[in-house]
Amino acid sequence: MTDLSTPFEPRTPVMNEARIALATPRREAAADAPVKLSVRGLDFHYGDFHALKSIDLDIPEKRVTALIGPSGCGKSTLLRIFNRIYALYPKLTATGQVLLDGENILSPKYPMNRLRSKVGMVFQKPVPFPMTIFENVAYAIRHHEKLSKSEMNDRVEEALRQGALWDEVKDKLGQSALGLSGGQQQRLCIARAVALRPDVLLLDEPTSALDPISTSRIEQLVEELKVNYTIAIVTHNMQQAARVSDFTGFMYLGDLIEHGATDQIFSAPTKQQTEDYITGRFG
Ligand SMILES: Nc1ncnc2c1ncn2[C@@H]1O[C@H](COP(=O)(O)OP(=O)(O)OP(=O)(O)O)[C@@H](O)[C@H]1O
Repeated sequence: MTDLSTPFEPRTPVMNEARIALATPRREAAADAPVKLSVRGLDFHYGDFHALKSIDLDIPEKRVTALIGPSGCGKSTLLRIFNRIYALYPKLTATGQVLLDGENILSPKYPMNRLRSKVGMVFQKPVPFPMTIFENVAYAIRHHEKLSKSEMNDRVEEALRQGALWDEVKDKLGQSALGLSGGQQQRLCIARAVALRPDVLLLDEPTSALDPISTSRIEQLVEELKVNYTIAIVTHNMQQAARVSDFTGFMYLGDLIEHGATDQIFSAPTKQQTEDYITGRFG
């Protein structure tokens, strides 16, 4: 569990001298997807610090939405509100609404168990549990469902396949997950998150600790996963946002400055601050 009581590490965004070229022409039909998560008038405070200011944002179902912006703008804070991690800490307050399928997940009446099974999260650094590969996935499932041994075997296999890891680990499920490479560990964390069959997958800089080959594998995986999941990803890497996302939100100093189709944000942003950021004029 990430400790929200301490400030996050400062990190520097990857800057570009020129406008980001989109790898592929993007995303037919992106605009017609129904809204999965709807953020309305969201404010967030760390004690006295006003970290998110009146955010309105729609996250479409079974699409990838990227959150970009300079260090400290509030990307991770926003992402973490989507699974209410902040509620574990005193003095962190969110007001407004975050509607998941029309229900406000910020309401204390929205059961945490239900939220945990509907919204999975993967962090920047892969954090496998110090147990076997099999148990890493089974552990999460056991907390939510009672399955027979063979049902559990099937579910673990399904999750590892979705994490694009099955072929590499199927003969060593009983070995420690700590023996996997960094990229494999991150795919295990993705498998663990999808094992509960959530609707929404939150990825907080999932590749920033990985080498280029592992990064490309995870990006490919994101493309595969969006068939079944609504994905929100925080990334410092604008090329990555351009490659993997259908929609992009640009944040600055706690404000969501602009949000729209990724093609439009990277080729024809409507706000000067967005233009300055994506062309590397500030960050
Ligand atoms: N636990 C905390 N206590 C107080 N302030 C915090 C805490 N966590 C984050 N902040 C502040 O909230 C603001 C937003 O932080 P956040 O980590 O969401 O930004 P970010 O855009 O994800 O940054 P980065 O790209 O560097 O990860 C920053 O000013 C940060 O210093």
